[in-house]
Amino acid sequence: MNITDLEGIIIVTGTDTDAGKTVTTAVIASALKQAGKDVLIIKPYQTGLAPDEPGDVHDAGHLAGIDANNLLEYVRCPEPLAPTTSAARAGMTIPSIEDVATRILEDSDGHDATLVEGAGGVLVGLDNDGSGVLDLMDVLAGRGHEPHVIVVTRSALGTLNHTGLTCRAIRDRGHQVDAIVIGSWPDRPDLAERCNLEEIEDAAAAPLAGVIPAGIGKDSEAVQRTARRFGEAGGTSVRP
Ligand SMILES: Nc1ncnc2c1ncn2[C@@H]1O[C@H](COP(=O)(O)OP(=O)(O)OP(=O)(O)O)[C@@H](O)[C@H]1O
Ligand SMILES: C[C@H](N)[C@H](N)CCCCCC(=O)O
Ligand SMILES: [Mg+2]
Repeated sequence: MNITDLEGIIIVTGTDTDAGKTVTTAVIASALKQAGKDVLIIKPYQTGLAPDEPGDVHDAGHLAGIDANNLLEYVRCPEPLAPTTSAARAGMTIPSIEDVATRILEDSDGHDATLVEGAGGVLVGLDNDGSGVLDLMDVLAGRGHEPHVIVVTRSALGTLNHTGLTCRAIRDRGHQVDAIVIGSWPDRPDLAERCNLEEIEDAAAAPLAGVIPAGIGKDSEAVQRTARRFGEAGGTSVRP
């Protein structure tokens, strides 16, 4: 799968929080932008930040060089927890998955590609009812906009199981995993990581679009260089 062919709504989910969804979102956004596409990035539910702090969508947008008008965050809950939990503890009413799907469809209109970053992994509760990103995929698909899905995985021992479980959960709900991305590939991979690189596509039953070098999460030039490699890969996997 060629990253630069992605169009429409692209959900960036992961095997866990901190897997590297934000940096992966930045790399894909930059690759699409370099291919001449107009990109919107949405983080519907952001937790753990004060109102004036930059969120994941701002970090990704800054790294990818996306205009601030093309970065949207719908709701922010204060404590760094799952959105459902964080909202409940703050006594906040937050938009339902159905409402978020409506906004995504409205906001994405006119853009070539809209990247939507989840929070944590696929079963994490996003709205007040505990519906999550799988429910969001269902609602979007039910309204005729089957999303593309990218799963961000870790490199370390344990990732084969987490990656397999996550991809199965997505497919069990009738959605396709377009590709997986290893969100942070270390300079000096250990034995398990070197083996995982060879086995992770089988575990996922989905293609590995590539690996993102560790440490580029604060370096926009490095993100844009990595994005160029993803664009030039033309559907082959970007290897270390
Ligand atoms: N390739 C990378 N280079 C540099 N830092 C990275 C990389 N991947 C992940 N990180 C770091 O790991 C942490 C988590 O990354 P990130 O915010 O992308 O995770 P996430 O999957 O988006 O998690 P969340 O569920 O909170 O959105 C951050 O501190 C980020 O700086
Ligand atoms: C606060 C954090 N950075 C994420 N945005 C939310 C992660 C929720 C994970 C919940 C869980 O799986 O236990
Ligand atoms: Mg993030």
